[in-house]
Order: sequence, then C-alpha cells, then structure tokens
Amino acid sequence: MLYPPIEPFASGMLALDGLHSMYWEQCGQPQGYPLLYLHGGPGDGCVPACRQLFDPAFYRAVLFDQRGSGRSSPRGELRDNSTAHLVADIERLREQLGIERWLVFGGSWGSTLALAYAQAHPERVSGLILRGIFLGERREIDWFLHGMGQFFPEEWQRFVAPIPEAERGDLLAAYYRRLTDPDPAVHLPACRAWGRYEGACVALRPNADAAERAGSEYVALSLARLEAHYFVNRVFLPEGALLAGLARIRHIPAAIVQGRYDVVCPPATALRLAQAWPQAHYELVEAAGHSLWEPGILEALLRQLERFRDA
Ligand SMILES: CNCC(=O)c1nnc(C(C)(C)C)o1
Repeated sequence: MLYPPIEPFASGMLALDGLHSMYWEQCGQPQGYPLLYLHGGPGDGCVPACRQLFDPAFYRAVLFDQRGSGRSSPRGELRDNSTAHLVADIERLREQLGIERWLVFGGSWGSTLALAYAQAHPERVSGLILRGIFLGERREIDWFLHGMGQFFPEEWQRFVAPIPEAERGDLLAAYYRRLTDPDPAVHLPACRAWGRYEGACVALRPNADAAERAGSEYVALSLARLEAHYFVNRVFLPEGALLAGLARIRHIPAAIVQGRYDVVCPPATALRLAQAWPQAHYELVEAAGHSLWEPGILEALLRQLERFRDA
C-alpha cells in the first residue's frame, strides 16, 4: 500500500551553473533515514505520487527533477546535460542538504543513473533499490526503437508514420533531427509522438493514462528530447561500463526488481546485472510490465523499502 499523499517539508531550486537550475524537495522525517529518488527517462521528472512510496515516519525522502526535466529549468535543455552532469548534481544536492549517505532508489533510467552515481561515489550510498533495469547499452537502445514495436505494433506504426520512408533506416537520427529542431511546429509533434510511443509500452495491463501523460506536451518535451540526446550519445558511458564497474559497489546492500513482461526494459538486461552481481537481491515479478505503478512491481518495491527500514 502507498502511504497517504504528503507535501514536502522543504523544497527549492538549486542553481547548478549559468544555465540549469534544479527543483528538489524533501518529504517525511527531517532527521529520518536519507533516501534519494531518481526518476526515469531521462527527462521524465517526478510526480507527487512518488512521495507516497516512502514511509514518512522513517525516511527523509529527497526527490528532484534532473536537469532539463519537470520543474527544473530550462525544461528540455540539452546543453550541459550528460550523465556526468547528473552525477555531479546529485553530489551538489547531497552536500547542500548536509546528507552523509543515502539509500538510492531508481527505476528504468533512474536505475542507470543510480548505478552510475553509486560507482562514482560508493562511500555515499547506503543501499540501492533498482527497478526495470536499463544499462544504456546499444542493444537496449536498438530495442527501444525497434523491439518494443513487436509487442505494440500499432503504436510503433504511429511512431514511425511522421518519418519519411527514406529516413526510416536510422529512426534515432531522424527523430533527433526533429526533436532538436528550433521550430516548435517541428519538435513538439515529434516529442509527443515519441512520448506517446514509450508511454503506451510501459504497462502490462492497458494504461491509457501512462500514454496520455508521456505524450503530453509538458512531459514529452523533456522526455523525448533528453532520451534521444542520451541515446545518440550512448548515455555518455562506454559500452558495458556499468557492468564493468560493479566491483566498486558489490558490497552495497542492493535489490533489483524487474517485471517479466517489461517491454521497455526487457528482463534479459536485469538478469545480466543480477548474474554479474550475485550479492544483490533479484526479484522477477511474473505478472508485471515496466511501470513502478504496476501492482506486482509496487508491492515488491514497498517490501524492499520496508526491508531496508527494518534492517
Ligand atoms: C529508457 N528510458 C526508460 C525510462 O526511463 C522510462 N520508462 N518509462 C518512462 C516513462 C514513465 C516516462 C514513460 O520512462
């Protein structure tokens, strides 16, 4: 069960550099157990419901919108936006809030960023709860552009429809040109088509709201532009870097929660991570897709949060 809706006890905007400012908030116990929530995408941003994952009597939950996402500004901004920037932003926020170490909770792209952050600053991470694993490797990006459409062919047809046949040999490049076009009449329809495609694929049970939200102008502007930007740049990591870096975090208590029917981030990736990291708890949720809000996924994540709370 989710905890009741809750308002932050503190929030603010943190100026990161001359261009980006980041929205952050804290919920629960000011002296509680520090926890960091990392949203997906990249570019998704946090929603208030994310706050309800964390026991407000125990956790000091810190949530923030990654640069270019959600309430951070400027939304959809690709300049000075890379994995290294986001890792540095997390450290900046940790220092600003006076937190020594924290439990890091991330799904999908949030799992990618959680692994990158933990491998860069293992001494700052007291635990990891990861969901819907995305390692940012070439095969996963190819899957996003072509594999997902095998399960949602009608959505994939809608996704490719705006792209002329002659450009369909490289869908990522074709979309990237349109997503980064300065004319809103060009980039906004491309953003919405990309967001809707992804949103339509996140749930095992039909979830029109997810497609609607991800395809909305507000979310899609940052989600589509940032995802395409990170995909074109191979998430700014060498191929295989996060698996190669496991030696730095093997000792950190960790849980991996994965949906069997996750069409966005298929379980093959989660299994590669789990087999390379046998110390981590691995839980495959049979009747679930990608979204953290799927019943089986949510239940498993809440159980892992209780496990860390009661440890
Ligand atoms: C590779 N990006 C996958 C990701 O982080 C993600 N999956 N679903 C989402 C939305 C909920 C924003 C559609 O984000």
